[in-house]
Amino acid sequence: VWAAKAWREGDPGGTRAGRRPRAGSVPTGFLDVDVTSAPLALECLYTPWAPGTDSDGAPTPQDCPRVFSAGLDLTEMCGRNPAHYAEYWKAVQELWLRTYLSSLVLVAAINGACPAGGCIIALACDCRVLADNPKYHIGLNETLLGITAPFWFKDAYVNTIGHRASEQALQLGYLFPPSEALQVGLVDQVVPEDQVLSTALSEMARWLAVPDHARQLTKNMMRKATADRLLRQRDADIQNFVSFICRDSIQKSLQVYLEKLRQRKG
Ligand SMILES: CC/C=C\CC/C=C/CC(=O)SCCNC(=O)CCNC(=O)[C@H](O)C(C)(C)COP(=O)(O)OP(=O)(O)OC[C@H]1O[C@@H](n2cnc3c(N)ncnc32)[C@H](O)[C@@H]1OP(=O)(O)O
Repeated sequence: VWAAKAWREGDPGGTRAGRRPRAGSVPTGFLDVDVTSAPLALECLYTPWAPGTDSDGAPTPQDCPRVFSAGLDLTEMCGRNPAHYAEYWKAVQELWLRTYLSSLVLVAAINGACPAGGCIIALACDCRVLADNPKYHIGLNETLLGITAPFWFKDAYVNTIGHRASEQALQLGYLFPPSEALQVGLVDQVVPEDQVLSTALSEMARWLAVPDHARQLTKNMMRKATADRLLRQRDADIQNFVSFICRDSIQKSLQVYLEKLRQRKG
């Protein structure tokens, strides 16, 4: 994810929020933010972690990982206490709201798997470019973990791919391979892996060519109602998350899922 202002201005003072992403952090990609250290200054972030960068701080293609984001960190949702869950969820809300409502142009260069929380951050961007690799699935797979996507994940999905496609994909926890993601409108472009960054930059240039104030007002007009829906019910949404995630049956489901992931690795 590329925060445009700093990139466009070549701002060397832009904050590099700096740890290398791991599979369960949120989000990964080029905007790596520790959600537990909210408040976030999204407008000050750009290309934060790429170990190999060109002179503008732009990541070089060979640095692309196989995972754009593995979604929310499941270890933050397992075996902790209610206060921890509440703080974590508030930070997740904050991250999404700031990304979704950012006045910057945000282009997601999706160079790896992009499930659940990863997808939601990509959906908060203005445009998505996905690498054409059959392993790079994208979507909201929460039901496969035995959990449900919160209403604002669902809203973002519906806004992007429509009601029927969302209804089906959400219930099935379906992860779209690139060609299907393009067909349903979940991503805007699918390109060969080595062209993801250059395509994302071209897209960025296209969006930046529009007068800022007009683009920003229009973006706000399109997104405000969806964001307001969460803003009006933030506390209730946190309480709902905490009581849901604290259930023994949900904790059990998440632990089983995590264990499967670990075994698959072995
Ligand atoms: C009312 C609302 C209630 C609840 C809403 C809660 C919303 C949650 C939204 C979410 O985002 S849930 C998370 C969904 N994410 C996933 O299902 C992704 C799971 N991971 C994978 O499918 C794969 O790891 C991958 C395709 C992303 C990458 O595959 P690969 O490169 O082969 O890596 P590994 O599978 O070997 O994983 C390495 C390592 O990372 C651990 N891990 C993977 N994903 C997560 C995660 N989301 N959280 C925490 N940890 C994760 C995995 O277990 C491995 O751990 P080791 O300790 O064995 O290294």
